[in-house]
Formats: sequence, structure tokens, C-alpha cells
Amino acid sequence: MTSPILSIRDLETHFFTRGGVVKAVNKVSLDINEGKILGLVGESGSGKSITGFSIMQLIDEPGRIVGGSIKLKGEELVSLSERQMRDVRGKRISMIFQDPMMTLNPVLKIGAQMTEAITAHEKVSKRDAWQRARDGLAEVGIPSPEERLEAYPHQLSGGMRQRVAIAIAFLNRPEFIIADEPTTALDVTIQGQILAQAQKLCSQYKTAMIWITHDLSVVSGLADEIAVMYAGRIVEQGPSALVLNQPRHPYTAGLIKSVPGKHMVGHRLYQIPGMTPSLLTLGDECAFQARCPHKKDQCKTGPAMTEDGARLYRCHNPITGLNISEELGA
Ligand SMILES: Nc1ncnc2c1ncn2[C@@H]1O[C@H](COP(=O)(O)OP(=O)(O)OP(=O)(O)O)[C@@H](O)[C@H]1O
Repeated sequence: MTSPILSIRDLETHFFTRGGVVKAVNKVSLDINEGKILGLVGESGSGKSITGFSIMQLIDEPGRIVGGSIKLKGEELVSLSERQMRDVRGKRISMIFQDPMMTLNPVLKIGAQMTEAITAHEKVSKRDAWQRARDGLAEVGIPSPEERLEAYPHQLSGGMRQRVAIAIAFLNRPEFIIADEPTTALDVTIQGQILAQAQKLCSQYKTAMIWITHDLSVVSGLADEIAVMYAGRIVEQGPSALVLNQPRHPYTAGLIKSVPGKHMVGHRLYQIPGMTPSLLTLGDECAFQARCPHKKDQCKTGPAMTEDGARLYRCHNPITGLNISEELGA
């Protein structure tokens, strides 16, 4: 059995606010193997980004990682000092954001930023760094990469800027990349091209990746595994085809039903009824029960993770194979 590149166990990240403790990440466990992409999916506020920032050890006050473990190839990251973590970021783990300007400096030419990203971690000649930067741009489908190295970020389109940010993320051949909704702001055609390129690079360089999104359709063709997050907890995870075609958790089924499809033309889009709960008042109960068509009395006590073949789910009254088409409205 291959050991995972990144292994997260019982990760807890809390925000200590005036109103109380917000459990943004509540005992999350995930494993991601070499060259594999895990899609981390859920509605806004479910804790996806905070999970990503926790891996990078970039949680600011009033937030703090209060429990659990994050191991990169067996090495514990949670106990590393800030100085040690600076060597890890950009070299062994990198992050791609929704807004590429979180990565790019508006007043520096692309070439200068890319060579800086290499030389910050490695002793390499300027000429070699420049060539690697040029090759990196070509790999993400940027035409005339030599010329683009001389451009400032504002001279590129949004899609091109995001490609540059992705090229920078792969530049030092990290073992692991966190992509936080990098295609959400782009049109569907560009989005498709970028997803295909990211997938190709992960497999070529055996990079493990978490792709964070609220949109299941983004990860359906991209991710090897899907983890569904709700109110700070993973409620279902497993191989993509299994989770998407035979969801066990009613929340996963709701997300699948919410994806617009061809058959939806002229019809109203499905929305999961109700709102996500406040993370301030959440106890041990199932956080989805107020919105759940499968709710039972039992749901007042939190369901533990159930192992079901290659997949895990957290529900007392899961969807079974028998009622699946009815559940998904197929
Ligand atoms: N600085 C903060 N102070 C207090 N609570 C915070 C802070 N940052 C995040 N949170 C809490 O953490 C929860 C999870 O936020 P997170 O950004 O991870 O959600 P998300 O699933 O990535 O959603 P989105 O797609 O909207 O970013 C939020 O609902 C919020 O309650």
C-alpha cells in the first residue's frame, strides 16, 4: 500500500471570537496520495478554506489550530516553527488562490517574480531560473512565454494571470498543492482548460492536490476522491464516481441535485432548503438535521463516521442503493 503524501488526523481549528468559539474545522481527517487530486466540496462557510490555510499554517488571530495532526510525508507540520514552515511553503507545499493577485506582485514583472520564487528556495543561476520560469509558463499553456516573462500582471487577462499563479505553484515541484477555488471567477471554457492543465501537471509530477470548490461539477471530472464538508466536518468521502453516483449522505445528494444539468433548461434550479447552521452554537448533533429529509430522533446525537467499502459517511439514516434515483430526482 502506498503511504499518503499528506495525512490529516482529527484537525481542529477554532476561532476565539467575542461571541464564543467558532469550530471552523472540527476533527477533520484526510489522506491524499502521490499524484492524486482530492476535491474538497461544500457550501460557503463549511470550513474548506480554513482547512487549506491550516495545512499551510496560515491561521491568524483570533484563530488557532487546537488539535490534531498534519503530516507531510510523515513529518508533522503542526509543531514546526514559523521559520521552519517558511521553508515548507512554496517549496514543498504551495497554494493557488481564487484571486491570482494574492500570489502576484502588481509592480514586478512576471519573470522577476518567478525567478524569485525559485531562488528563494534553491541556489541556481539567474539564467537557469529564467529558463525554468519560461518552461513553467509554457507548461500551463501560455503562448510566447519569453514575452510574458517581461510583462506586468495587469498586462495579462484574468485567465492568463491564473495560469501564471498555477505555474508558480508548480515551479519548485512541490509534493502537495492546495487550490482554493482557482477557477471560480473564470468563464467556463477557460475553467475547463485550466482544470485539464492542472490535472496533467499533477499526474506528470506526481503532485498530490486538494482542490477546494463549492461546485461539484468542477471536481466531477478532475478529482480522484471527493470529501464533502458541512459545518466544519467531513460528512462523506470516497472515490469520486462512488460519491457522485451513489451518495450515502443526504447533504451530498442535495449538492448533486443542485448542479445545473442539460435537463434543467427551462426549470428552476434545485436548492437545498434552509441555511447552514451557526458554528457558534453547534454541539455534537448532526449539523444537517434541520435541513434533512431523512431526519430521525437519533440525529440529535452526532453520527460517527461509518466505513462502507471504499467510502466513509457520517449519517444515521443514509441513502441506500434502492432509493438513489428518487433521491437525485433522476
Ligand atoms: N477570522 C475569523 N473569525 C471568526 N470566524 C471565522 C474567521 N474566519 C473564518 N471563520 C469561520 O470559519 C468558517 C469557515 O470558513 P471558510 O472560509 O473555511 O469557509 P469555506 O467553506 O471556505 O467557504 P467560502 O467558500 O465562502 O470561503 C466560517 O463560516 C466562519 O464562521
